[in-house]
Amino acid sequence: MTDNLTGESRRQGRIEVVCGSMFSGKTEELIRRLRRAEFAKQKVVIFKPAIDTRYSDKDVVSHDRHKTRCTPVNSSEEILLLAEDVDVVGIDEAQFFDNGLPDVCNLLANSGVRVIVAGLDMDFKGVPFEPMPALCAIADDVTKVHAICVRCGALAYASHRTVADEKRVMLGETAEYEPLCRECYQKAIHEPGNARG
Ligand SMILES: Nc1ncnc2c1ncn2[C@@H]1O[C@H](COP(=O)(O)OP(=O)(O)O)[C@@H](O)[C@H]1O
Ligand SMILES: Cc1cn([C@H]2C[C@H](O)[C@@H](COP(=O)(O)O)O2)c(=O)[nH]c1=O
Ligand SMILES: [Zn+2]
Repeated sequence: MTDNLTGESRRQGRIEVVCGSMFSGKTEELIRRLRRAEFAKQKVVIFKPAIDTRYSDKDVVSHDRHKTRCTPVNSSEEILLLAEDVDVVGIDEAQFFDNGLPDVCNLLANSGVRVIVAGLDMDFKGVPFEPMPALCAIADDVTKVHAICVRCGALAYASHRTVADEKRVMLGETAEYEPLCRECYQKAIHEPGNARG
């Protein structure tokens, strides 16, 4: 993984986006970058949308249970109010935020804060998951991470929903979603019995 070449200690306003499918390591990468900032004695705060209660109410938790304390918020505006006098802001599950999040990230970065945002680039239908496309567009740096396709071992690019539910927002993990490569995803959504086949 490429690291910030200016080092962690210089205060530098910027937006970094970590995106990809489910199980691709977005949360692990977010936690890794935030820990490094903490080693550099920077003041770090981490937010996630309050609706993300999958593993914990108060922690950001990766699929293999690495975790770090965070502040759950109900809107992007709350981040602005709570992120005073900090050097680094981390935001997980950004796809669940409102469309005000890109403006909030820009305001923070323009005032000298390093903002690191992790989120799903696409929903289970393969449609860009707002506000991630706008965040990618305004970011200084975008890292796309990949899970392993559980059917063939190639790099996964999509999160296939394995249960019949058409709601865009549906919390879940391996019982409800599987990371698939493009070829396996196309096969999966055209399988007889698949909700979108
Ligand atoms: N198919 C898979 N490909 C890669 N990692 C997987 C897979 N299934 C489970 N994992 C686990 O998920 C971890 C990544 O979890 P996490 O950082 O929470 O991902 P994300 O936030 O992108 O969903 C990996 O380190 C690995 O332990
Ligand atoms: C594809 C997709 C996912 N979700 C949910 C499922 C999980 O709770 C999160 C993603 O978490 P991860 O850290 O990236 O594994 O999002 C959803 O609500 N809708 C979808 O289309
Ligand atoms: Zn595959």
